Amino acid sequence: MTTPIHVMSEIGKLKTVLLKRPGKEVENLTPEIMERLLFDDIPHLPVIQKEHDAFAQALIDRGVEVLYLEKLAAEAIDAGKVKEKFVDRILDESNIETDGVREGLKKYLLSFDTQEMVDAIMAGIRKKDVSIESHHLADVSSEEVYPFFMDPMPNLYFTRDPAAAIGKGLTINHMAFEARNRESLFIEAIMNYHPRFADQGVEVWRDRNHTSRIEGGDELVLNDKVLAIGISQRTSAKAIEQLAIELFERNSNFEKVLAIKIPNVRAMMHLDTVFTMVDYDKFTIHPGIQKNNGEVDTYILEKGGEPGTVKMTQRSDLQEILREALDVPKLTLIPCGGGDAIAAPREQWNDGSNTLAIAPGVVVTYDRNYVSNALLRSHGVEVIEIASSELSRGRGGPRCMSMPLIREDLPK
Ligand SMILES: NC(=[NH2+])NCCC[C@H](N)C(=O)O
Repeated sequence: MTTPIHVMSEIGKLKTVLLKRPGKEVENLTPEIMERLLFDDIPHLPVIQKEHDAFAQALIDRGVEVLYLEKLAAEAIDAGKVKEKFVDRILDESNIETDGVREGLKKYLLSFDTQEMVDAIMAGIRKKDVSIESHHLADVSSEEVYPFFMDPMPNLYFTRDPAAAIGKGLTINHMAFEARNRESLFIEAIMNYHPRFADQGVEVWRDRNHTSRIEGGDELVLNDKVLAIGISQRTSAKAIEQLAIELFERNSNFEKVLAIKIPNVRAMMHLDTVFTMVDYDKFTIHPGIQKNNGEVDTYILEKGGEPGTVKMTQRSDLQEILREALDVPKLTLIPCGGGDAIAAPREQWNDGSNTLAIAPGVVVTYDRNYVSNALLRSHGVEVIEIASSELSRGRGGPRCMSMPLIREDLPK
């Protein structure tokens, strides 16, 4: 197994994972902008960093290699000698109002060494920090009250979403909201220029140059043949069908995509906020996505008769669909918060269904979701809890905060 990306399941022993340590970007929030930037509160930086370091350490203690997005991005930019090109690319997507401001920002960013520059872009660029040399009214009179020329990217620590490893490749995502869409530029640079990934046989199943949206929180690799992808607030049916066609027609091993429809609401933005795989035959599920008798609208996509088409079957018996797809005798759905009227929505809000499997039957979860954690244990799952007071304020859990790059294959 020598390829830099290898993910044939959700639960195979985790070997290498991509994280982002929360930085200044999570503190560059105010009540006025946090909703637009998809935060519900403002994290306390030293504490969120401590919690995140403990998350990373829990993975390292289990033999996982932890890579950091911010470090790989800087290394990639240096390796490719593309500092200026990268700055141009990110400025193109940062809503810069005038040429004068753009020039000033470019000069400012290029004055840093590469790592500092990457960190500064991620943190957001304050107007007060950049001098604009211009005699044009528009350059000097920009909306004074708004503090940023370039918005902070507080959601970067959710490395799951801007890209998703699938098999020996990945999708580099066009994300749903402007608040996050620039995030996938870092991954794009890493795949193009970092010596660990560039020209190493990594398949880009779908790049970010699309108009239809998809995010990694919706992309689940159930096994080496079947994916589950959420039709959600963040991922459109169109993007799923396009990706399925790419996977079926190019040299991937995937044969089936289960497109699972979940409610279009903030609390359940991605499939992995309501549904994650914890063992060969066990999933967590938030009962809020199930209708009577546990039904969930699901569309099964397979290779179509004509090129560029898919064959589609609609069903709603999710438990049986999963049992068949995974070829197990019995499949268990473990309800978040035990399905209790209060505990279920409360724990789901703080990512109680969002587990990161690091091996079959071994998961990392937030400590605050004690009802769900106890239930997982009663089903024989090993639960590694991490502190979550500040991490959870961004509305994402351990799966959202990690992008597996290499997992061991499951025994056949
Ligand atoms: N895979 C996930 N569930 N990620 C959660 C991302 C949370 C982030 N604040 C957002 O709204 O985008």
